Parts: sequence; C-alpha cells; structure tokens
Amino acid sequence: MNLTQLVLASHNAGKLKELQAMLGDSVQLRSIGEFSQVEPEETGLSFVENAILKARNAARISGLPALADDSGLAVDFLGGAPGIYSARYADGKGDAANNAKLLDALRDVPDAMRGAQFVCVLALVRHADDPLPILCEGLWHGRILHAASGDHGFGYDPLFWVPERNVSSAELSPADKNQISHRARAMDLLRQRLGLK
Ligand SMILES: O=c1nc[nH]c2c1ncn2[C@H]1C[C@H](O)[C@@H](COP(=O)(O)OP(=O)(O)OP(=O)(O)O)O1
Ligand SMILES: [Mg+2]
Repeated sequence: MNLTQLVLASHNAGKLKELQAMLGDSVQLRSIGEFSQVEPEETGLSFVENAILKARNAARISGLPALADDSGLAVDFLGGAPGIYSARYADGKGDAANNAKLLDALRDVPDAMRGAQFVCVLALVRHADDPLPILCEGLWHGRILHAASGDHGFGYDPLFWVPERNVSSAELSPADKNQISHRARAMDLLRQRLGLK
C-alpha cells in the first residue's frame, strides 16, 4: 500500500493538525475539504461505524486511500453521553454551546462523579469499497471540570481534566496532548499496524 498520501476524512482543523503532527513528514494528510465541502451524515450507532462511513465517503470523493477519525466524549454520569453525538450535543451550535450544555448537565455533580473518557476510533480504507478497513481505538480517562480552562486544542478540551498532568487538556501544549491523548493512542496503534514505527 502506497501511503505517502492519505486523505483525511474530516472537516475538523484541530484533528488534521494533531494527526499530521503525529504522523510526521513521511505521510502527507490532505484534507477532504480540498475535494468537497459536503459533510456526510454520521448515521452509525458506534464510533466504528461512523469512522468507516466517513473514510469510505472520502475515498470515494478523492480517489485516495482515506483515514477517518470518529471521536467524542463519554461522560460516566450521563451514561456515556454525548458519545457519538458529541459534535451535535447542542444541536450543531458548535463547541462553545456544547461545552455550556455539558456544564449545565453536570451542575452540582461532585468531582467523584464527574469521570469521563475521550474516545477515538481511526479507520483507514485503501479504497471506497475496501472489505477490510484497518481500525484502531484509543481512550483517555479524565474528569469534567466545573468551568472551562485553557486555550489550546479544540472541542471539549477546556473542560477535560487530565489527572496525570493536573491540568485541563486545553492547558497542555499541543506536543504534550499529542503524546497522551485518545487520538495519540489510536494513532500509535495505527502506525504499528502500518509498519511506520
Ligand atoms: O481531542 C479532543 N479534544 C476535545 N474535543 C474532542 C477531541 N476529540 C474529539 N472531540 C470532540 C469534538 C467533537 O464534539 C466530537 C468529535 O465529533 P466527530 O464527528 O468525530 O468530529 P467532527 O464532527 O468535529 O469532525 P469530522 O466528523 O468531520 O471528522 O468530539
Ligand atoms: Mg463529525
């Protein structure tokens, strides 16, 4: 498989930046935005299904092998919500609205009950109809803060407390986040699987 060029099946600039940094120079990630502005509907019931659906769609549109990242935040107190619906938690109003809704849902919930996991599933398809997508997952355990803190990253990072560093995920430098995040763990497995390390 020639993997010098992959299309990233994502319209999220934060993901592109993180994944490209993790992959290094040997693989060039091209954004699906170069080919189409239309985002596929994420109709799957799992991260795996949505990652495969996005990867196939991008491979079909671009004619290139495609990598997709389906990720989200699973909050214990909310029974794993917003989960696969994380990006749409506040009905598509964006990160700030999602974060405000999450803080509201956890209002007055004590620290011990604020556990959460970031989840990332990476799916790589060699072509649109690939019968054997490569799937790798990563989890990152933490806790939901009572208020936003930090300016790095994207999405729920300002609300995600990282116990091993005693800071929010948005207070980590990009390089630090890329060492320990759910996405880093999934990418580590993918690089092993592809023989890139
Ligand atoms: O490291 C992260 N730090 C903070 N928040 C994160 C992270 N990783 C995922 N998230 C949140 C963002 C979004 O609310 C949802 C992903 O949703 P997800 O559908 O996979 O991505 P998306 O719609 O932003 O872009 P796309 O589908 O085009 O790849 O989880
Ligand atoms: Mg999405």
